[in-house]
Amino acid sequence: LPCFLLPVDKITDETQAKQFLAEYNSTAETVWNAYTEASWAYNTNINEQNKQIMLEKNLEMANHTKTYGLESRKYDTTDFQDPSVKRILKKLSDLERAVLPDAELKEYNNLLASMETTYSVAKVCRDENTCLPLDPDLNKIMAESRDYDELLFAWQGWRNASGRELRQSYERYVELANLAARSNGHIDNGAFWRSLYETPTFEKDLEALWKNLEPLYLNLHTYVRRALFKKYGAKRINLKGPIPAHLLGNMWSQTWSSIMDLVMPYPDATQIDVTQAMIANGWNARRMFNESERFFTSLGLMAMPDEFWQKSMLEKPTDREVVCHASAWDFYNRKDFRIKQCTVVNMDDLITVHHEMGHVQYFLQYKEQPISFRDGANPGFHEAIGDVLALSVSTPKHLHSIGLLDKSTINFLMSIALDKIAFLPFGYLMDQWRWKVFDGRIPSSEYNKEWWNLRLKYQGLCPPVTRTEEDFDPGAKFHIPANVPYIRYFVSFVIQFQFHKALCEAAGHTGPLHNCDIYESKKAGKLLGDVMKLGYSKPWPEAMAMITGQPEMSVQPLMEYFQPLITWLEQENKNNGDILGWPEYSWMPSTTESDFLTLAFLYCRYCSGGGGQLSRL
Ligand SMILES: CC(=O)N[C@@H](CC(=O)O)C(=O)NC[C@H](CC1(C(=O)N[C@@H](Cc2ccc(O)cc2)C(=O)O)CCCC1)C(=O)O
Ligand SMILES: [Zn+2]
Repeated sequence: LPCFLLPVDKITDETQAKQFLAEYNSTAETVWNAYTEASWAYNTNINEQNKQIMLEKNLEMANHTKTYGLESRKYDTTDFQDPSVKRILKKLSDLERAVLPDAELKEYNNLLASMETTYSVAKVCRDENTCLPLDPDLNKIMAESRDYDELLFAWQGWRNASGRELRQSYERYVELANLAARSNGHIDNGAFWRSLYETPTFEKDLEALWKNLEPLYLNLHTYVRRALFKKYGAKRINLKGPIPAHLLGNMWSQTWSSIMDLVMPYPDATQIDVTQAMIANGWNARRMFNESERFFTSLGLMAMPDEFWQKSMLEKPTDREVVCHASAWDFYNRKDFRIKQCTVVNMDDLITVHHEMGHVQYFLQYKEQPISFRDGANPGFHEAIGDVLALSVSTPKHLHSIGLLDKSTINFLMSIALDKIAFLPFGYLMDQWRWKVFDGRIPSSEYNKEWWNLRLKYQGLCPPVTRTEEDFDPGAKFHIPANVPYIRYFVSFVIQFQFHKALCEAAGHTGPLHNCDIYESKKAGKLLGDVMKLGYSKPWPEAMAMITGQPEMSVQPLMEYFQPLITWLEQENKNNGDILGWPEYSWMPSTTESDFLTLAFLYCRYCSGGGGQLSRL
């Protein structure tokens, strides 16, 4: 470069840079801890005062980020030796929301807090004195009710109470999120979110993974549609069409294990439901967390510090509003780690306990890293840890060993597939919708139309009642108003099987992958622990290669795990003469009033034709 083009005011002294980063690290621990405490106080006791304190601490944190972020941009790291110094300075130079002018930052933080509050306190009223929150009431209806109209009441009521109320705020949030991203040099906020994976071919890689997984999902979709056809009949289920979205046992149709009773391949196989066994054995929330901790320590991983047991919120309080959506918290002082979960004693929540404990284990393993590296190798890694252990916990063998259930192999694989396979299209479409919103391909006038186009394309679902742009159905899913990216879960659901297979090999497991339980394997534990210790200090393909021996995401271990079920599903769908997919894609279930019209029409046809069957009719 001609010298006049060289950045004149750049600092090239690496020692000075290291001192700067040491100061950043210690001040960040204090400032982030203060914010996290305030955010915890608000999430575990929603009120105006706690909200204001949280917003104030967020501004202080933003000022800290901006001050040190702008300073970090003064360094020219070209000739630096230490790769970590370069990596941290690069990460600091993205100010994220702190780049916004004061007024916009205040507006942005207020928008986020009010959207999360609206979502967390939303209720659906049966009558003026019975109003049901999502957690646990509406979730319980969606999981347990088999009454078409009651499910519709909860499904539509929740979308009216949450999504509809959030549409306007969301539009403004999109503008501000994009403004911040563009001020940091990204094309839009979706590009910023994807940049965390440091993979130029990320979107193409994801599409390739989905193409490999789609046939497996189609087989499961076809089989479940047939089972729902048996239960709800031809008026409500079209064997060549999409499935109405409120019949899958979950408010967002994202995991289907709650309708296992409707789809179980061999109902007579000797098995008792895990939930019943937990209740019969007197399990409570504390026991669930203790069992999970025991699994981690059996691998030679770390136990929960005392502070975890003293400060966590493991059950829903009865005297105040809280954000019930489960979460794991790092307080950035290397001592204080907590989980907030409105735990219910059932199998779903036992899996969630392991998921959240996986986050805390990661926090513990990388707590000695510089604060900038206290993150997953990529966000998908953070999501995968807990689920990897849950794959072992869910095996009949392990559940036996803790005094719980037993199931035949196909039944067992079906119960896992109803969560893991059913989830894949949902995990993939969530950020496809948001990336298109952020890059402008989906204008606000088409938010809901495009949401349902993606729900049809990937999940083969249709809304049970007509949707309009008065609705804002994406806003009825926590992560949208809560500004939490989602592709991390799609990544996690693929890589957790890669990790599972690698840990099973390290544990010396032989036989089918789905029978593997890594319990008490110190070798498996060490493999996982060494990767967690890295935190975000190395690009994730290096971490992937440390565990699996190769740097890529791959669906092969997932396919291997489910192979017996894939074979069974293909045969079952063929026996039923069912087609894969939903060619009658514009079909929707008839609603009650149109039922009435159909009956009236039939009635008239008989009466005009004098068909004589009138009396019988
Ligand atoms: C301070 C903070 O926010 N911390 C982060 C963690 C971190 O980033 O350090 C955190 O705790 N995030 C909360 C979030 C909660 C859950 C979630 O939202 N899950 C997805 C998708 C899914 C579904 C099934 C499944 O088996 C696994 C995942 C959903 O429910 O749609 C709800 C129960 C499970 C996980 C989480 O733990 O990921
Ligand atoms: Zn998680």
